[in-house]
Amino acid sequence: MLPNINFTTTDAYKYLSDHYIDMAGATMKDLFASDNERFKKFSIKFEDILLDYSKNRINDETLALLLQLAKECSLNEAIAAMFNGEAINATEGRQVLHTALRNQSNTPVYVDGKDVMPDVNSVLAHMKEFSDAVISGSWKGYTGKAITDVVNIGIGGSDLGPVMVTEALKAYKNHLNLHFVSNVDGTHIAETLKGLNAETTLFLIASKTFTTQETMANAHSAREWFITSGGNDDDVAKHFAALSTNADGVSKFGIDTKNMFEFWDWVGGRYSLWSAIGLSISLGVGFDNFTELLAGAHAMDNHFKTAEAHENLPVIVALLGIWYNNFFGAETQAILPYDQYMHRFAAYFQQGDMESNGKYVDRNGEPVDYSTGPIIWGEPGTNGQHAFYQLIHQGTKLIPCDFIAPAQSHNPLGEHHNMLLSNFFAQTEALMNGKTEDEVVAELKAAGKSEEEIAKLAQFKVFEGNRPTNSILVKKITPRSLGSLLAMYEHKIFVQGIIWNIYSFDQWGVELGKQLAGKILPELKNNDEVSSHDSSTNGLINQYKAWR
Ligand SMILES: O=P(O)(O)OC[C@H]1O[C@@](O)(CO)[C@@H](O)[C@@H]1O
Repeated sequence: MLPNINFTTTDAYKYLSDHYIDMAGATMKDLFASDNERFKKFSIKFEDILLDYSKNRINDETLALLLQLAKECSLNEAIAAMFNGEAINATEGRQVLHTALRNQSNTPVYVDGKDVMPDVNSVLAHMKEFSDAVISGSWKGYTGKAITDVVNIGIGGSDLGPVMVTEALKAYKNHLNLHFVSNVDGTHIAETLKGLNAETTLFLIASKTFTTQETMANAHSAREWFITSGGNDDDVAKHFAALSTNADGVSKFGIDTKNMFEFWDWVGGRYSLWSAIGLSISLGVGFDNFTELLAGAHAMDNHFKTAEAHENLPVIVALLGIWYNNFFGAETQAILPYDQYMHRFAAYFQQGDMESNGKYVDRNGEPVDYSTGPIIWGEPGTNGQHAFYQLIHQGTKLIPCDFIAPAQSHNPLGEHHNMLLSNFFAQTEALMNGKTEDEVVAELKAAGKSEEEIAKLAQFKVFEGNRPTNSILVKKITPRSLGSLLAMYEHKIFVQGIIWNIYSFDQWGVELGKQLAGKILPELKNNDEVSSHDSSTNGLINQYKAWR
């Protein structure tokens, strides 16, 4: 079982609380000035990924205490429990084994006494066979034509991962046109189907449970479109595949279970891109590149399992997040990829992180009295610089930022990449050093400003600095390096959940909204006035009925 320790009762926590008072007054500028080895000391290289965490409000003592915190929270035992297939998703009585999906070492992984690797490999073989057939054109539609368009219908973990990875790996894309439909808003599927040809379109119905309202609604609409566009029931098998754990649900929908790519309850939805849910990735970039993605994650898994905590990327990134979240009161974490292909990277971890650690009850079922999961947000650089960096630089909130950039671009065009990377380097430097009043005044004088103008303007142009960032420099965003990066963040989430003593792998918080929507939907099917809710909900529903 998982350890059950309230981290605020540990010695490390007490020492960190005292240490915070020291560090709150320290500046990174001074810390750098007093230690020429700072970059070397506070950076870690893993394959073609460099994590530079030296621009953080830490010193040797901080790091030692954070590592002590992890130790006192029995992190290593928790890591072993996950990889050994213990049912650490306790409220659902399930194991957490997305790592088995990429376990290319093929060491046995036991669930209820059975090694699951043969099943994992069998699904991967099916994914390869299917991907090769569709990509090569040997898979034909009902009029004998090859598939040109693939529509993945899913939401949450059955959408965000495939979207993010296929976008991040667009440089590896083949001729297939990928489309993703997730929202139950009719616009999403209507806009997607415009211009598609039923003869050459393949639908992937991606749903772990095969009961999700949005996905089922979109799947039925897709099927209706297929039939009204010329297909018939006998042709569905050539144009619909299912990615699910629910064979009954798939069969009831009318998809041949021969076209079903299964995965299992020990794979959480937000951790499922490595499973059959990744079929759209395999179709879009080819199975070999999908295999490389798995390989990168597997390498990070082995690193996470074996590296000493002080050299362990997920552990370090997790502990730094705890430092700001629980000692500096930071409520959010920004993820800022300086790579346009990675424009959905932060969005992916909004579910990954916030659905895992957005919990207020600890593993004893008691409300916590400390902050847990951060709000994850972010946009690619340099666009964010023209949107929200004002607040990051000069706002009243402390926002720890992860800056990510590739040293090599897939599109080396003139000076573009040097310009992009100059901003990547400059932003973390600016956030750390800031700009003093003396520097501002000197600049304004050099610009010929009068004493009066300087007096009026200077304060607005001062930058406090001392704003923490991690810099993650990747040699190139490849399937392998992306896989490692994703796994690093997955394990960061795991580590933080262990320290916060919460269950990171259930998601009861998504149920109430669905329940209430299920009650309201029947009320919307007529024009009768409703009065069964509070006055706001009644008022809104009745106005909707009046206007629609
Ligand atoms: O894959 P499925 O079962 O359709 O679930 C989709 C998404 O819905 C949830 O909100 C759970 O209900 C996410 O956790 C999940 O990824």
